[in-house]
Amino acid sequence: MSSIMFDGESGGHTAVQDTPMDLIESFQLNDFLFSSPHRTLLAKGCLFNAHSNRPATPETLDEQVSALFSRARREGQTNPVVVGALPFDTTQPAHLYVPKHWFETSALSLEARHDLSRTPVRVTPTEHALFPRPQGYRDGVEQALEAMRQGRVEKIVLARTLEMNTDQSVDLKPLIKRLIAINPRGYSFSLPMTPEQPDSAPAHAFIGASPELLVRREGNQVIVNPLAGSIPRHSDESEDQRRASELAASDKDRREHALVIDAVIDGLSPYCAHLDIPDGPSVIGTDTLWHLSTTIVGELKDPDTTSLELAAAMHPTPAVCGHARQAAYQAIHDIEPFKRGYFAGAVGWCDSEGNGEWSVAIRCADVHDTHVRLYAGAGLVPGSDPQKELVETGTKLKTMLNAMGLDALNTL
Ligand SMILES: C=C(O[C@@H]1C=C(C(=O)O)C=C[C@H]1O)C(=O)O
Repeated sequence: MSSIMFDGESGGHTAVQDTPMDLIESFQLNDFLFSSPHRTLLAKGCLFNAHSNRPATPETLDEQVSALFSRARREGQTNPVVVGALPFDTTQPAHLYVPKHWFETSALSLEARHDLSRTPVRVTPTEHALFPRPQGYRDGVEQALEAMRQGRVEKIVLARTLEMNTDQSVDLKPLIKRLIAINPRGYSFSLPMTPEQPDSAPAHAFIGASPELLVRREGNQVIVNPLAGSIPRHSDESEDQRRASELAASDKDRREHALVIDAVIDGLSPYCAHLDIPDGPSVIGTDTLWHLSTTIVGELKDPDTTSLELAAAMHPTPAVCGHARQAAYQAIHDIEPFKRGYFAGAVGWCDSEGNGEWSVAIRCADVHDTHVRLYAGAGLVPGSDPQKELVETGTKLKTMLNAMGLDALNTL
């Protein structure tokens, strides 16, 4: 894109007149792109990595980010930003870095998304496999339900993966464009795992289109939008509407949702002077599912609280882990046969004033050259049905598969 200009050696924030489409068009393999319903943010290059092996807890992250910002200022940046991801397992370090240059502008319009949806994407799997296999996942659900019957835990979010090898290195640019285009309410991201590498290196990124906002901080205002409770959509419009109504009335899904809302309120309350909490959830749609959704708005007590601190204080919510947290963590560790990494973590950015946006890292994939791993999980509470949870996770995988043009790949 011709209009993006870098402001000298030290880099930092560049106020741009560019349209969201200009930013998206200038995306290159090792850039961070975050496109939300509120803004578009593009970060290029890597001034330095956090390179930490400390756990991703609110306290350590707060210290790390202050140190990153001080160093960036010493190196001449006036309004640095930190971008990256929190892992699901907070005993592991976060992946955070200060980019050389960053640009932000408004959200992409619906018309522009429509144009973008025609972007051709070519991902050709040479082989693919579900891990665990469908029966293995159903068995895992039974194991989780048994732990709940024994009263050890009230909710467990159990995930599975789809692994594939492709005939050539995945091209991230058309893929992120399609994700943005077909998920207008989503938080679409491409986060480079090795942002210091030249763009000629093979793709190594965490990419997705999450419908779920962990937290947005704008000045003193804090906005969260937890989702929990889901039903697959249907191509027939009246059946689709019937399903939305079924979800709104489902006792099982409302219980699942309420656990998340209570935990989010507990996490936010110490930081907020007051919280606006709606009486009950509403139903929102993604390209493939209906979800129960609640938007909560709060007012910060201390304007120094950063978006990253708020994200870390709530993460992982019962939407991706379960309740009680420690028992759910343990059950996930015992039952899931793979490491989640940044899946079910959080992806986003935080500027030096503390503003920022962090999405829950779901409907996503690790891409490493010709290898792709997609993830999807589902919340289980007493009364959950293993086959329905298999179908729900299969439908969740479709967000990435649709963007890759692989809708026909069987996920069951
Ligand atoms: C865990 C995922 O999604 C989460 C689980 C949901 C559910 O169980 O109803 C709904 C939205 C997300 O909070 C996922 O998409 O992988």
